[in-house]
Amino acid sequence: MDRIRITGGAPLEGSIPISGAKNAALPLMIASLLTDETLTLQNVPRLADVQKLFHILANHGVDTAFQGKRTGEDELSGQTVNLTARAIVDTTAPYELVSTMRASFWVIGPLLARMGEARVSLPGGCAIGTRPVDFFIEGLKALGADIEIERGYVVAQARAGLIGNRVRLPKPSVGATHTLLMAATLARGETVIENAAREPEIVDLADCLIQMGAKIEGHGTGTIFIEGVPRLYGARHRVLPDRIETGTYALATAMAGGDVTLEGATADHLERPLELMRLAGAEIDVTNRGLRIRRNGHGIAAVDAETEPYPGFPTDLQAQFMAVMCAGKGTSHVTETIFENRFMHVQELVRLGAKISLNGQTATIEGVDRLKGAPVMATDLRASVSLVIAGLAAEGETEVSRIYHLDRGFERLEQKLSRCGAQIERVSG
Ligand SMILES: CC(=O)N[C@H]1[C@@H](OP(=O)(O)OP(=O)(O)OC[C@H]2O[C@@H](n3ccc(=O)[nH]c3=O)[C@H](O)[C@@H]2O)O[C@H](CO)[C@@H](O)[C@@H]1O
Ligand SMILES: C=C(OP(=O)(O)O)C(=O)O
Repeated sequence: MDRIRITGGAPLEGSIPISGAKNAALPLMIASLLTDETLTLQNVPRLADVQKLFHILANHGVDTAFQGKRTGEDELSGQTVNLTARAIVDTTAPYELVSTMRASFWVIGPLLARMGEARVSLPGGCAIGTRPVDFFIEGLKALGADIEIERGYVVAQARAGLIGNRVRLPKPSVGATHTLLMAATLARGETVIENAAREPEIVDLADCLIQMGAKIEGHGTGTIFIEGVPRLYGARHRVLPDRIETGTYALATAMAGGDVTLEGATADHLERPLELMRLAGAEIDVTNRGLRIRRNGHGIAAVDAETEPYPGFPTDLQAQFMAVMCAGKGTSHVTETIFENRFMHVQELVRLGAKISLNGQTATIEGVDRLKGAPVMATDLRASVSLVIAGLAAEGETEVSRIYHLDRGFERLEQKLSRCGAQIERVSG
């Protein structure tokens, strides 16, 4: 199995192109199920999760055609994909497929809206928490669907079509908001989603749906209004830059030191993380090429962080931030409020010499002068990259195993970091 080997100590100097956002590309691809016309998506990242979703969508009848080159020199820029669901050939999303990627559960919204039925496997838990789907089920029921759980499948029916309604989410769930938003575009009458997620990826999906003919207002706020329409059409949409990838490389630069421009990145969606990085001692400037991050000559200050729904500090940057705090001067606290088990990286960071103690949902980190390289194991996507960040500053060699987690969400990570001077390579066997 492939591993990532890093020899720590080299500062990062240069530029890194930021890819299209995984967590926007996935719901946008799923939105192709809502129309029999072609949805063209640009800037789609080359990631394992994207690849898996192409496969899952093909099972429902979505034809995928790539425009232009798929490999070669162009590999650091995103791909353009035409997705066409002329006919839905299967409304079942089987366990074998849904269990490999949680976001594939979201097909339940468009399938139900367009076909009046869907049979989608329950996704099950994952390394970061139990991740139930009760909000989806209650929300779709409010839109008129009959829902039963049968042998591990959510079996949903709305033969006469979905009917708009007022739905209040108990928490601003990203996945439930994406799913209900897609479902409501084809429902009869008005749907109001209250306590909706406000993440930029929701706004990106809503913008694309509007181009497809949907009537949506309020996206990006806690209340989204959707006036159902009889049908949606083809459209062309560019996936927004990945704010989590941006935050990750910004934190990598803060950790390793140096001067890196994140090309195509935007500061707009990273207000809170950038504020904390500045407090930690990174200099951050918005330039016409993207975001420039520098840390030269002075150490990392210890700073506290608590995860929150957008616009708060994202849980998807928690592990990376903690890795940086391992080298901070003094004590910091990192509190996770979104997922109950998102601290799997702690014991691996400790293997690199970090001093971290856990008390409930809060980690207390005593910064150390030097981390020391060691073999470590990736446990989930963002945990894996936190180990890479720690490895960049650790003395000697760090080897990260189980990097299939990393490949789910970071496009060409070794290339992007090594072109900035990091000593990092992928080794097989
Ligand atoms: C592919 C994608 O975009 N994944 C992101 C998405 O995941 P995802 O959409 O799965 O996360 P949610 O926003 O739904 O989860 C937020 C919280 O709500 C809970 N919940 C959610 C739905 C439900 O029916 N019942 C319930 O209790 C979850 O367990 C969690 O505690 O948002 C998370 C929170 O920003 C990110 O970490 C993930 O990277
Ligand atoms: C948790 C993540 O993804 P998923 O929701 O697909 O598990 C993530 O992107 O960090």
